[in-house]
Amino acid sequence: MPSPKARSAPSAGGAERYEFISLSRTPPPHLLQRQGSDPTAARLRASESPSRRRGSGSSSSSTGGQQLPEEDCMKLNPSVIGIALSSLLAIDLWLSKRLGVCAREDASWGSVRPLMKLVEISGHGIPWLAGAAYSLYKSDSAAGQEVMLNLLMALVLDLVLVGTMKAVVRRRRPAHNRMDMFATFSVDGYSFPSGHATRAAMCARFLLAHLVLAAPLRVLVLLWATFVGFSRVLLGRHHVTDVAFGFLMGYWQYNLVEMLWLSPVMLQSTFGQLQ
Ligand SMILES: CC(C)=CCC/C(C)=C/CC/C(C)=C/COP(=O)(O)O
Repeated sequence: MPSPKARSAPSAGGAERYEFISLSRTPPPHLLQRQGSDPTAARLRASESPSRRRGSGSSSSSTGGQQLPEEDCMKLNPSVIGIALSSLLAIDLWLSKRLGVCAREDASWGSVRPLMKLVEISGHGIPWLAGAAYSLYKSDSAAGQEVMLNLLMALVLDLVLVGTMKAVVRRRRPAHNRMDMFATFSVDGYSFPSGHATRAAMCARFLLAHLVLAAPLRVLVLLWATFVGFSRVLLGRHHVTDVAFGFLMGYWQYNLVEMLWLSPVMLQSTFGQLQ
C-alpha cells in the first residue's frame, strides 16, 4: 500500500506517476471550492508543475479556467533539498544551543569558561601572526625562514578568505553568544565560517607537514586543533556547522598554501625582476 505522502496518479501515457504532496497543510477553502469537492484530487492537481497545468486544457477547465498562484505550488510541493537544508539548520540551531554550556558564567559549565577562553586565545590570529613573524626573524637557516615566511603567508590568506566568506554569508552568531572576544574585525560579528576552526585545521596540517615532531606531539597538535573547534561551540561563539565548515575550509586552505608556496628561488627571481 503506498505511503499517504506518496500517491500515484495516472499520467497522460497511462503509466503510474508518483506525486509528493504535503498533507501537513490544508489547502485554503477557495482552492478546494475551485477544484471540486474532492480535497485529495485538489491537492494532486495543485502539486503539478505550473507548466503542466498551463499546458493541459482539461486541467484548466477542471479548475474553472483559473490558474493557481505559483506561491501556492511552492508551499504544497517543497523541494527535497529545501526540506533537507531546513532540517539540517534546525538540528544545527538546536544542537549548538544545547552544546553552548560555557556561553556564560552562570551556564551549566560556566566555571570552565576561563579555560575555554585560553583555548580561544591559542587559536587567535594575533598570537599566530606574532609567533610566525618572530620565528622568521629569529631563524638562522634558509629552510626555517622559508617555512616561517609561508606560514605568515598562510595566516594572512586565512584572514582574507574567512573575512570575505563572512562578509558574503553574513550569518549571525548564536543568540546565546556574549561578544567579549579580544581583537576582532568588524566581519567577526558574523559566524560562518569559524575563523578559529579554519586556522586550527590549516595550521595543524602545516605543522604536521613541515616540522619534525615526535608522535606524541603530532597527536597533541591534532587534539589541539579539534579542541579549538569544539570550544567555539561550547563558548556559544558558533553553530556546529560554522565549525564543521571551518575545518573543511582550513584543510583545503592548506592545499592552496602548498600550491602558492613561496620558495627562495621564486622570490629571488621575482625581486630580481623588480630591481
Ligand atoms: C596584524 C593584524 C591586523 C592582525 C589581526 C588579527 C585578528 C584581529 C584576527 C581575528 C581573529 C578572530 C577574532 C577571528 C574570529 O574567529 P571566529 O572563530 O570567532 O570566527
